[in-house]
Amino acid sequence: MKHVLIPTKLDKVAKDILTAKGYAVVQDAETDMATLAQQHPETEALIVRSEKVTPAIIDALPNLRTVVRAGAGYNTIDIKYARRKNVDVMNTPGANANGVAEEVFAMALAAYRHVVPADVDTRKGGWEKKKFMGRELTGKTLGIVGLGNIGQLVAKHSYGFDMKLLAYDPVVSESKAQEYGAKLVGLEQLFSEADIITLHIPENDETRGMVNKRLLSLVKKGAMLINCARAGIVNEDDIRAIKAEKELLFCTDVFPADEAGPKPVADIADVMLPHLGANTKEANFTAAKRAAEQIVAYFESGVNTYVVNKGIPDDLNENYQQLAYRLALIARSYIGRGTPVRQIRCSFYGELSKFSKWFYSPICAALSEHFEFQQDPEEALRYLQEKGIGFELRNADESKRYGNSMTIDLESGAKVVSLRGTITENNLMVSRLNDFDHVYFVPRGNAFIVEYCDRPGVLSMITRACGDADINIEDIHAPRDSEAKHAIAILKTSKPVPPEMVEAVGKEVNAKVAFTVNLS
Ligand SMILES: NC(=O)C1=CN([C@@H]2O[C@H](COP(=O)(O)OP(=O)(O)OC[C@H]3O[C@@H](n4cnc5c(N)ncnc54)[C@H](O)[C@@H]3O)[C@@H](O)[C@H]2O)C=CC1
Ligand SMILES: O=C(O)CCC(=O)C(=O)O
Repeated sequence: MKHVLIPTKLDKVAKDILTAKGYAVVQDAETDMATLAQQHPETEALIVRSEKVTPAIIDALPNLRTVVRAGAGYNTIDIKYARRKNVDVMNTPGANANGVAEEVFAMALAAYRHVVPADVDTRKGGWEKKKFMGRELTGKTLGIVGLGNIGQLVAKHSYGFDMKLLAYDPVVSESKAQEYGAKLVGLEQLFSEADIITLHIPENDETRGMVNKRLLSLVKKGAMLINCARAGIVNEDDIRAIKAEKELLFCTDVFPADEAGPKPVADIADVMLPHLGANTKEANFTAAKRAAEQIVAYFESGVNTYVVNKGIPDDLNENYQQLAYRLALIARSYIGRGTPVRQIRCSFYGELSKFSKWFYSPICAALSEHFEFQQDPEEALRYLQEKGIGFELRNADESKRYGNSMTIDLESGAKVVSLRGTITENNLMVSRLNDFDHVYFVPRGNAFIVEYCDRPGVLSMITRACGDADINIEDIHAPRDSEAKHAIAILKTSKPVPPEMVEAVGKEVNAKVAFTVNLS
């Protein structure tokens, strides 16, 4: 039975769907998430809305396999940490988009027609027609930043108001924008020409602080900025600086934290709502339903379409990362764990060349157990720099026709080791080790590797030692190098060969190198 924790206000449809499928569901929106995590360490799936999913929460749930954000924005979830812990994070794209798109018009109309202050004043007995002179949406230019699920619906809903549409989205094509009646323009043009600018982009390293002094200096006098995306996208101090001069109207639904208390933005916001964009019965139902259905599909059919932290591009076969890890692990063991690696050189051939950076972390994980396989490529490069290990990505010489394969060389002072590998018939395959071409062994299980000066009888000494130690040999390859001086015995053994036996065999056969490596 799978255990699901829902520490948030979410339509009961999620719990109903999961319970009907036999899942054990705890839903509790009153207790804080840290306490719930302590109380339910059996949790395998977590469904959240805007709650923060921190490393501490992830660590408190050792069985966690997936976190589902019932919604679009997942900036409150530490997706990188989740990846490192093998936790898949999903969102439910589009499920609540209409709620936000309608809120945009609620805000624009409220700001143009002074709905909130006029209501307050009229209730107090006022009758301020001149003070509350409004403006109309019809004929105005609407600038949509981010033409995704929400942006597209904003475009569609604007048709009734007969507005001119501009859009900025680096991923969307001109023809796609035209389908929504929008003209694709640059960000600067959009800010200069739009009467109303509405933001529908995620908050990430690229977009944080994107709406700044420079862009705001371009807006027309009396323009309106609507932020129903995330607070961090807009530099609110820069709005404060130009608000009076530009007579800028500012509507916001998003704040640095979803919590009660004074709002520093209150002095510059014309309309301010407590993150209500997706807070409709319809959006809550749809997002809850989608979250539950995605969990069922994930556990029962392995569907990972909505995973946002896969860590690698969709079209890269993850087994190639395993290959990089195993090649580097064998190379590391060949050099000897006690000898520091000083230089890594690698080449990625064929289709793999465009994915080069995705092999950096598996290589680092093979060098150090303190580095995790799923860390970012940038973290891997930083790690190597900190450790003083040189890294060279060589241009792959495609004239060699190696297909989709990789070569990983490690250097440590005098010792250099080079391995090449590929995947054939879905098996990881080591094809070369130093000058030993065509070694063709599958890097899995316990390997015992001995390199020696080629002469009769050595192989039988090694296999006899294994038999004497009650170690079964499951597979054996013993190619000679290109000059036929050395041979290498690569044995796959039923259990690990103990270190004292490695040493004894090494001495007996006068080995150049003898080592074991666990490739399970
Ligand atoms: N206020 C609320 O209650 C809600 C807010 N949101 C926020 O709205 C955001 C957008 O939601 P959706 O439209 O559902 O997401 P989406 O993923 O469907 O669309 C986002 C669009 O932004 C574009 N984009 C990404 N970076 C960009 C950049 N630097 N400049 C211009 N365009 C860029 C993407 O290409 C994509 O087309 C979410 O990330 C979330 O933060 C979402 C739902 C509810
Ligand atoms: O769940 C909510 O109310 C917030 C929705 C939201 O911001 C999102 O889906 O990104």
